[in-house]
Amino acid sequence: MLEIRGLTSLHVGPVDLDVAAGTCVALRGRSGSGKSLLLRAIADLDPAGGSVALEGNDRGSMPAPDWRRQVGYLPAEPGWWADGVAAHFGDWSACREFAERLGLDPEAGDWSVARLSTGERQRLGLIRLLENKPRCLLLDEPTAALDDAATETVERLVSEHCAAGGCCLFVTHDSSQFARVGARGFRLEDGLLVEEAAS
Ligand SMILES: Nc1ncnc2c1ncn2[C@@H]1O[C@H](COP(=O)(O)OP(=O)(O)OP(=O)(O)O)[C@@H](O)[C@H]1O
Repeated sequence: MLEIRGLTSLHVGPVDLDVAAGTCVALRGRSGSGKSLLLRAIADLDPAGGSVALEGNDRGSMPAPDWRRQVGYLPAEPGWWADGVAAHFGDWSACREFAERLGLDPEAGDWSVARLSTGERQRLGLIRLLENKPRCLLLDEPTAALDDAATETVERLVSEHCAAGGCCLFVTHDSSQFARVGARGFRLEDGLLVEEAAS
């Protein structure tokens, strides 16, 4: 589904990786090993060499916003550009169900961004990503600020996404989560992927 060939970017690569439809790949590595840079290179957010294709469509063959909608990147600290929460969503009312599942107040759309806790920002960032219905999720420590219940829901949302034919790259520092979420697991070492034992 996602085919990465000879991907090179700042401090990363060359990386070759196939992520099959329905599969979540877990990724870990020491702080500063390049995990975020790898996800950003796949998402076409930084200049990169090599090729990345989704379902046979090379990213060079489509406008960058289309690629980024289909290959959706969730940074460890999602960015905000407006004062109100709802302004960051196409249709907040359509996101209320996700909000409730993730333990957020469904009225959070009416809130200001300034009042959000770190965990609220993280969950709202994920909902914002899912609203675009990406085929591939690139999640950078998506549960680092979450409690156990919200973490479990995030993991369930990822498995539902994969069961529906999508795929995911999931960065985590948590060893048990690494084993839980990934059908395959890799360690990033000096910018290169090293496959670890399957969970
Ligand atoms: N724009 C940049 N210019 C120069 N170096 C950078 C730039 N962005 C990141 N780096 C460096 O690249 C290295 C990898 O960064 P990256 O954010 O990918 O690490 P990471 O593996 O995600 O770490 P962590 O687990 O701490 O989030 C770091 O040493 C970082 O300082």
